[in-house]
Amino acid sequence: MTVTTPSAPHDSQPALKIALLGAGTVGSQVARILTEDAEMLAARVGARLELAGVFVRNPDGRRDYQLPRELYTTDAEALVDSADIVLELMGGIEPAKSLIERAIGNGSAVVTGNKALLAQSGSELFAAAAEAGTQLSFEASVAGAIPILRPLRDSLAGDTVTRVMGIANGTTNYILDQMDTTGAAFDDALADAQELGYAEADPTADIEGHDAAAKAAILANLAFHAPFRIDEVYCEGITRITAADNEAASEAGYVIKLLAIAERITAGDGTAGAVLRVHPTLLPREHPLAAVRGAFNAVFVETQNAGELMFYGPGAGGAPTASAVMGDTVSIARRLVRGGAGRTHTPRSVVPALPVGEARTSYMVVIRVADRPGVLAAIASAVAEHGVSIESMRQVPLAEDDLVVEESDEAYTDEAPESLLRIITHEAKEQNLAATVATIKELDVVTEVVSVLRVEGN
Ligand SMILES: NC(=O)C1=CN([C@@H]2O[C@H](COP(=O)(O)OP(=O)(O)OC[C@H]3O[C@@H](n4cnc5c(N)ncnc54)[C@H](O)[C@@H]3O)[C@@H](O)[C@H]2O)C=CC1
Ligand SMILES: N[C@@H](CC=O)C(=O)O
Ligand code: NA
Repeated sequence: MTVTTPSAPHDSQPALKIALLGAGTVGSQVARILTEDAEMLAARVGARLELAGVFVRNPDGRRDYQLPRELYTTDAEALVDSADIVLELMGGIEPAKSLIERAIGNGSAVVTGNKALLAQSGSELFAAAAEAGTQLSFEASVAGAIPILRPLRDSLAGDTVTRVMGIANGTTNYILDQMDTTGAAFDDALADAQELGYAEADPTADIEGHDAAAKAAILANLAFHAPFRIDEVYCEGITRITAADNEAASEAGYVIKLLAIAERITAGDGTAGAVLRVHPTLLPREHPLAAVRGAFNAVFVETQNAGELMFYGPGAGGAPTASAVMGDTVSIARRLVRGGAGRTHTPRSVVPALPVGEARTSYMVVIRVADRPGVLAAIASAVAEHGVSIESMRQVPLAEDDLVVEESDEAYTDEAPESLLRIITHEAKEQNLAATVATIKELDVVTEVVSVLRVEGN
């Protein structure tokens, strides 16, 4: 590290050189803060944070926050080599990974918001940073502005975290909230989320749950002090959620949220480990997570001694995420100025990732059935066969729109009436529920299993 003495005569403080890789939604806001809050930052750090350059594809492009033209460069390697602290805000795996490795190899500190990269190659990068005696900080990578990784790593270091459950993706929470409260169409709500800067460059990562899965792996990594990768996270996105699901949830007193859950469990064979899962989940309307609106995030943490903690705040967007990036940057810069060893996350435990079939939760199963005597008994026995027990079962008539229309265009007649059966189960093992659904599908009184949604917080 070089704390350089400034060449400009009016600058009396030493300076740390900052390389910014990427000037999109988040990078532009980081550039703004570094420029507009330069004095405040210098006072807090004890050195100026000098923007050495910004790596972009097109130096002449327009950006949310415009810097002098000479600061933009297409030579990422030279920029990285010139910096004390590298802020990687491009996203994606390459060239982000190689540039981070290069920075670490140079002994520079790195701040990133790149959860996709960390959930794939975090162990490798943390090990490289530890080896080089430098820091790799990533608070922005999970739940945007919310300080959640530092509390897990530091504040709760003397406790045992048993479960982390949260809304960790702003885009999907925004979409689900819009669908639930305004009846917005999925595509319109997604377009708004993109416009507002919440979505990933390819929003498939958001709506298919991959972004939340990456965050679940990172959260588990810090909570359980053990390495987890994205491919160990069971993942279902929100693309199959329909207006009918929202209606059924609402009628039953629930709201649908995409949750990321990491929990310690003991499997049927006695193996202690963790299950990591991301899926749309029904939450009772009065549950605190049900009240998390728009692109806000919230993370519940359950520990042996502290009990239950909840972290809440803006989970996406340029300025909120830039706040987390700047928090990491100032913290690193202070250390560079004042000395002392930098700490990089080094997971030391071994906590095996267990299959999702071992997870236990409740379920809401909506089934379309023939409306005739014996149906309820047939369903109840199929459920009991797999050791699942029913908390409530409600039969609702099919809405007009749902009536089957024959080719002759005549509405479904009274001779073969159907209804919807909405079952809420008690907590059951995921694999038993899957077997139950398979059996139910085979019953001749069942026309269709319309939806199966997990329920938390009952
Ligand atoms: N937008 C948000 O709310 C949040 C984003 N993040 C993460 O922060 C990072 C940046 O996100 P955004 O600013 O939203 O993305 P963005 O897509 O708005 O900005 C990324 C910028 O990097 C540039 N870039 C990407 N690859 C490049 C390459 N090979 N060469 C040159 N330039 C390249 C793009 O042209 C773009 O200007 C991502 O890792 C994202 O997952 C994390 C938390 C919240
Ligand atoms: N696309 C992400 C951005 C923040 O991590 C989200 O929607 O949460
Ligand atoms: Na955060």
